[in-house]
Amino acid sequence: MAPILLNNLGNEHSDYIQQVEYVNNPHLNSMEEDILYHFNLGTKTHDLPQMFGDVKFVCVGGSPNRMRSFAQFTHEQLELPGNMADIRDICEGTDRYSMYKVGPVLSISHGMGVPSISIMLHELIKLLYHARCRDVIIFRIGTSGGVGLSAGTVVITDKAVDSFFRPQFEQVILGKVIIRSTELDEDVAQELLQYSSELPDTPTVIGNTMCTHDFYEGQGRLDGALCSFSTEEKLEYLRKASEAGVRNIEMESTVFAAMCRVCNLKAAVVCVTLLNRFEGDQISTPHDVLLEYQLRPQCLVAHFIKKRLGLIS
Ligand SMILES: O=P(O)(O)O[C@H]1O[C@H](CO)[C@@H](O)[C@H]1O
Ligand SMILES: O=c1cc[nH]c(=O)[nH]1
Repeated sequence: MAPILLNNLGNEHSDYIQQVEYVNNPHLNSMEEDILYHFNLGTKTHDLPQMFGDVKFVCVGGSPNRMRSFAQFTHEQLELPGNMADIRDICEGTDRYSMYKVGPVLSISHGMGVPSISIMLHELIKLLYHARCRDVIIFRIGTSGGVGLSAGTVVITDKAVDSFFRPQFEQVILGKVIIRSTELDEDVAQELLQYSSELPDTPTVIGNTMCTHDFYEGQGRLDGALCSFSTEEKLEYLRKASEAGVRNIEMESTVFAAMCRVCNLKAAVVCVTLLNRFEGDQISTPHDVLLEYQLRPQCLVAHFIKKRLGLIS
């Protein structure tokens, strides 16, 4: 007997529920409409399959300006027709996130920290589901503090780990702690590493990325408004992190990895280091140099996309 497929979201091709399993929520099937509130999009107000059905790559990063320039850069790299100036922020009706679509690539900002990226990912993953996207790969292209690495090094995340160096993400649901694995797609990570050797000025390593809930005390910085530990205690913590394979520190990777994994999305995290945390806490590198560093993960991911699309050999 053919499987019974429920679909009350007004989509004529009901078979997509069977084929795409990006969402993991039985309640969605009984909703008449799904409003993606923070994107200012919805299943009744927008034709999501028409707008997003061809998306194959999603790139996310903290800052709206970075994600706009990544969209611009991708537009050039893929030699797409039209003028980037005409490409509008799809989320312009809200100032929570920015979203740009260039060909099969979606570029979205996620703000800072776990709660901000987590809200964005819920709505993004539902968007991909409603749009019936298939075979999507998602990348976080970000910045980080290096652990024993000099500034400008690109770190491809092997495992995203928490502040205790555990490869897991804890989500509190209905007053209970639910633990989710933070493993990322190994093949995508290895492919990225291989392509990095084809790019100039892109020193790249694979290693663990520690995700914290704060930039200052949470990352062992001595320069916040609060600090209750000594320089020696800070360095001891960084040494322990290094021994656990941590090569960089940022603030979104564990929830990104965990949610993508549960929702069957192939995911990678590619962050450049802005400083070596063994040498200091303040980010004192000149602005133009920081901008060049931020381009490195973007170039690597754009190179990956071009390879996957067969635009370069
Ligand atoms: O540069 P992005 O990707 O925004 O991310 C990093 O920078 C922010 C802190 O400055 C945190 O969100 C951290 O994860
Ligand atoms: O040290 C750093 C630099 C960028 N982002 C972080 O989260 N930490």
